[in-house]
Amino acid sequence: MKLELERLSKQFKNKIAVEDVSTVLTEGIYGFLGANGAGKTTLIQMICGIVEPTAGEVKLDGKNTISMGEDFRDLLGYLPQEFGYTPGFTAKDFMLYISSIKGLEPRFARKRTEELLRLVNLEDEANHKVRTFSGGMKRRLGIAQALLNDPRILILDEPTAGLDPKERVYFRNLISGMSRDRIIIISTHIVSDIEYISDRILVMKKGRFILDGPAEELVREVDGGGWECAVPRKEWPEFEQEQCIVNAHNRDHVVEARVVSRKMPREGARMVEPTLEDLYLEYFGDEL
Ligand SMILES: Nc1ncnc2c1ncn2[C@@H]1O[C@H](COP(=O)(O)OP(=O)(O)OP(=O)(O)O)[C@@H](O)[C@H]1O
Repeated sequence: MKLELERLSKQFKNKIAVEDVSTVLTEGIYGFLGANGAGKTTLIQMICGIVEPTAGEVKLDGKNTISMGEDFRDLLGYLPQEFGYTPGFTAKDFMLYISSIKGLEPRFARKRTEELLRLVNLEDEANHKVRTFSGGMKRRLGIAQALLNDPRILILDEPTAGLDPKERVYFRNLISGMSRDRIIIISTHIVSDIEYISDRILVMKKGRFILDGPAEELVREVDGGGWECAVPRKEWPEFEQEQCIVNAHNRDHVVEARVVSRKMPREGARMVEPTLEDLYLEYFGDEL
């Protein structure tokens, strides 16, 4: 399976949300990483056929996905960033409702609903109303509905929004354990959501992919390196202004900081292995 994004652009009035984006995706897990407003949602909506590109096209195995119509939608599972749950429905009713929209046969839909609610750890809440669910539970239900038709292409827009740390780990294991015959796209601004499970990370900034590769390769792009140093508290305000700080930990008289810098940020700083988080901050630190 080959999903090709060919010179995709989207312009909203004066705003170019996505600009001339091209890439080829085959079976595997892809992390679309970027700050808020980078264009991830618009790009995903073009891939799903919800937003019409201003220019360019999406092709699956050489066929334009818009002309494929239903045949493409049957292969697609999508979790939007904002999901319109019907709060009066139970989790099970909701899954059956989405199944009917997707045209699944009722007996198959009931079986699949049971399996998926178990998979996302909501089997005990199957008959509880969605309005009683926490943000994390709703997100898990959203992931379950995206899987109803056993999609070959699964697209999850900010799937971990509202999940607590334990649920995030559960989500990562869930995705990485999925069969390898799908294309899975995860959009996020949280590096740890995709760092270890993605085969490729595509970093998006101002509507374009600015970096593309496996996490270990991207880390080599960190300009300079990661550093750790202890900064006396009274020097901290100035230091913080001048440096790209990844982490800061207040101790008694010093602040222990992790910094990304081309040169040694201060006397006594120790060079450490750069991480993907360092790279992200180097590229997006000015937008936080
Ligand atoms: N319907 C629209 N009309 C006008 N501008 C839009 C529209 N949708 C998105 N934009 C703009 O396009 C840019 C990209 O937005 P998009 O939602 O795709 O980014 P994102 O990376 O998904 O960010 P977020 O995670 O905050 O949704 C933003 O500047 C946004 O304001």
